[in-house]
Formats: sequence, structure tokens, C-alpha cells
Amino acid sequence: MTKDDSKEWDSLIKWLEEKHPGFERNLSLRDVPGLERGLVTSKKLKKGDILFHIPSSCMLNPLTLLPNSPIPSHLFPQTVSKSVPTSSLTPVQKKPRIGNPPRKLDTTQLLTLHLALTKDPKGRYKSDWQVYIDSLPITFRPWHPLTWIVSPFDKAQKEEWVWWNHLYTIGLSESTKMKVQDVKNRFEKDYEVLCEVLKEEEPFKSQGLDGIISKEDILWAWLNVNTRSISIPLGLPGPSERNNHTLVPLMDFINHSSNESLITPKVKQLPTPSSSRTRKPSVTTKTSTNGLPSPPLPSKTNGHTDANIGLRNSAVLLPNKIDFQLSCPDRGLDANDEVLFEYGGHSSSTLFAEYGFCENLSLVDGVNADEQTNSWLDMKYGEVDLTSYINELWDQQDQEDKEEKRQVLEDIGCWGGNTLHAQPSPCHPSHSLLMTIRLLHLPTSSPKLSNISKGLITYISPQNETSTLLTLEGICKSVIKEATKRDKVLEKLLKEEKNHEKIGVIGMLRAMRDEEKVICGEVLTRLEKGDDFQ
Ligand SMILES: C[S@@+](CC[C@H](N)C(=O)[O-])C[C@H]1O[C@@H](n2cnc3c(N)ncnc32)[C@H](O)[C@@H]1O
Repeated sequence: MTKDDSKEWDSLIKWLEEKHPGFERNLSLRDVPGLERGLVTSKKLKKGDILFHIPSSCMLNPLTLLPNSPIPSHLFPQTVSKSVPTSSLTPVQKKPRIGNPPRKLDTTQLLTLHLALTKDPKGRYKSDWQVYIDSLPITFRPWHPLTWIVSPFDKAQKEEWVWWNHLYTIGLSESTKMKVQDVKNRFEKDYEVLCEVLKEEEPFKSQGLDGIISKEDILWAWLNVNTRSISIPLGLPGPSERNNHTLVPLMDFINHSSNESLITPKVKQLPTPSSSRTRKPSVTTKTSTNGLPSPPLPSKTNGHTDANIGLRNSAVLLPNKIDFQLSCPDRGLDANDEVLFEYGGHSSSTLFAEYGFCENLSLVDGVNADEQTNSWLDMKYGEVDLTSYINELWDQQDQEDKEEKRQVLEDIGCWGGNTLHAQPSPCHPSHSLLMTIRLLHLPTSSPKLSNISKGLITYISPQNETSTLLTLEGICKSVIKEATKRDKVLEKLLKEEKNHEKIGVIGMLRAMRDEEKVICGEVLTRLEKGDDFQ
């Protein structure tokens, strides 16, 4: 962030205190130049003390937006449950697209549109959440990797963008590039839908908003939604990761950590007190097997944060009537301790592609090589994704063979998980990766495929196992070789660089290179020792 954020923060707190009964906090903004903006405790706190209480009324999602939104209500995603209160059901109005089903936006698209509309230069779309919106990052250029592959419209920004685009080409592993491309595909699809909405739906059509709200506005809005929203059951139909999430003022100032000794909150979802409306399980929202409300979504959530929330209430909470409360962990907290939570079980490359940062740092002063290596081996979600290497092997297979084997891998839930993991220690290939390489070495139409697909066998033959481990060894060596090559280029770039932001990002890319080298190096050592990878 490039501005002093204290003014926006003060306005946000005032807005929450004045307009949202129930709001409470013992947290303050940490806005120190050179440090990531985050939340710290305002005073010493003991076990169970409230860090903050966020009322549902201030959250930004389709249910809270609907009553007063200038966005036509027929575009809102619809709740499925009949027992959700009528006030939160989307009244289905006119169906503007003759011959086509009525257009509906999902939550990601709707929130993106809501934020982007606030960029209308004529100010026709002032939001009830404007104070909150003013506290959001003003731009994601240049630090978010999605912006490295979406060219800016503004000519003045183009020259600078070329540097970042080049960094994308030379500085990222193929698997990280695949993840950033995946983010880009999601963005471009949503962008296309929103362009159609601005072009074809009233009142946007008459106002010519299609030519006024720029791609840059939509990119800014989309990245805010994708890096800051929290998964929460809203009672909206699937796909849940596209629909059941919300922007939560203040909570979205919390940074991520996967280090359990640093993770702060005990997060609770509570019924909004003024309504005190909870329901008996079974009638309303999707319930999990224990009768509790569905917890926030599993970790890979298209960029939405899973706040690792433990639910404590025995009754099912109404969507739109769920407050968030964070309380102090058992160990207590000193004044000015940073509050952190885990965004989900994400690897470094996923965190980087989705959120634009990497947790562990490379080349930290005062940290020796062994400590550096161990810091990667201890990472809860330390991972190397080998998909790009495995894809090359698939490309060498005959199409029919490939399809048959893919089906078998899907049957046993092993399609696509081509990863090495640091934890649980020692470093190891995932079962999916081993099964994939085993099948790649299986002759076409092998009679063994049927038993593998039924889950009856996993080990194929000594010969197949030897080939599998040799392939794994070859891939690990290639990863290390490519990471070393990439690093030479990054090192050269670093020597020439004076800009702090660029130096910081190059540091992250070098950190991800270290992770690849350390994890692949450990797997190679284990292969040389003849360790068993069952
Ligand atoms: C939900 S916001 C957290 C608040 C954010 N720092 C801000 O200034 O508003 C998520 C963003 O915070 C940053 N972030 C979160 N955790 C981080 C970490 N451990 N290290 C560096 N940046 C982090 C990333 O830029 C990410 O996209």
C-alpha cells in the first residue's frame, strides 16, 4: 500500500461504531512503512477476551446488498432454501433476455460489480459501504501477479508493466505460472460477464457504463473480492465457492500465517443479537453431519479465505444474521501483538498466485543455510507441484491410453494431485503422484487397470516401481536444475535493482525457488537411500 491509511481506518471505525450496533474491538491498525498493513492488539489481553465482534449488518454480500442495491434484483444469486426469510429471497422480476434463461450473477461477480460501480466518475453508485470501500487497497498494481499478465490500458503504466510481465516470464516456475493463469482465466470469465451486464442491463445500458467502468476498475474490484472475502454459509446454491462468501470489514485486515504458534483467533459465528434468530437444525441452511451449520468452505476456495473457524453454536444460524467474533487465544496476547489467521491450507505458490505473497522468506539476514532449509522442511503446507512435468509425460502417451488411465485415476481420487510435501515429515510424494507415475508406466490396456480402478491394488510390480522411482528422481533433478537456472536470472535482476517493491517481490520468487530445491533435494536423498514411499 502506498498511502497513509490512518484516515480511512479512523473513518471505518467511526462508521462501525455509529452504524453497526454490537461492534466491538480491541484491535488497532498496524500501518508501519515497509511492513504489511495488518491488525495488532490495542492492549494486553487475556484468554477469552474479545478481539473484535463484527455484526452481520456491516458485511457486504448479496443478502445485505439486496434491500437497497441499484443493481437490478433479478441479477442477484437466489437462495435455495424455502425457509430462508422472504426478505432475503431474490424477488424474481422481469426476464430481460428473451429466449434465454434470466441472467444471474454469482456472489463473486455481484460484489465485483458493486465495487466497480463505485468508480463511476459521475458518482451515481455511491455505496452504503463506501467508508469500508475507502479502506480497501487502492491498487493491486504492481504487486499482485495477476496484474503482470493483464496489460494496463493506460499508456503511461505500460512501460513499467513490461518489467513485471518479463518477471512473470523469467521468474516463476511453470507450476506457479499455471496457477496465475488459472486466476487470470477466472478473472477474464467474470470480466466478460460483467461487460455484458453493463452493456445490456438497465440502468447501466442507458448510462453507457460499459464504456465508463474500465477493465482496470473491474480488475481492482475483482482482486479485492478474491483476496479479501471470507467463506461463510449464505444459503446460496452452488458452486459454493462462487456464492457463499462475504466481505467482512476489519476481518479483512488480518494477515495470514500457517504457523500454529502465531495464529491468534478463536473465531466464532454467532447469531446477530438484535435478531436472536436461530433455527432448529434441519430446516434451513445446509447442515453438516453433526447438525451444526456448515463450516466455512474447504481451503481451496478460488481465492476466498477460509478463516479456520470453529463453530460453537448448537442452533443453525440464519444466513445474513451471522456475526463474527474473534477472541483471544489461551496463551493471552501482549499489546501490539499481530493478529493472524490461516487463510486455508495453501502452498506458497497458491498463496502467491491468489493473494500475491509468499509466507517464508529467502535470504533473511542472520539466518544460516541450515536454518533456512529447516524453515522450509517445517512449513505446514510446504509443497512442490510437479503438474507441468507430469503433463509432459501425458503428452507422450497415446490419446486413448491417456483417457483410459485418466479415468482410472479419477475413480481412485488421484487425478491431478501431482505434488511433493514437506509435512508430515519426511518429505514425500503424494499418493496421487505415485499412482499417476505408476500408471504412466503401465502398458496400454493393461489388465491391472480394472483392479486399480476398484482400489484393490496400488503397487503394480517391482519393475513398474523401479521405473516410477526413476521417473520421480528425474523430475526432482529437473526441478532443481530449472530452479537454479531461474535463480541466476533473478540474482542478476536483483543486483541491478534499487526499487524496494521490486526487491521484495524478487525475494518472494527466490523463496519459492528455495522451497523447490529443499523439498526436491530431500526427496532425492530419500530415493538414494532406497526409502519406501508407500
Ligand atoms: C485479507 S488482506 C490482509 C490485509 C492486508 N495486509 C491489507 O493491507 O489490507 C490479504 C492481503 O494481505 C497480504 N498478506 C496477508 N498475509 C500476508 C503475509 N503473511 N505476508 C505478506 N503479505 C500478507 C497480501 O497482500 C494479501 O493479498
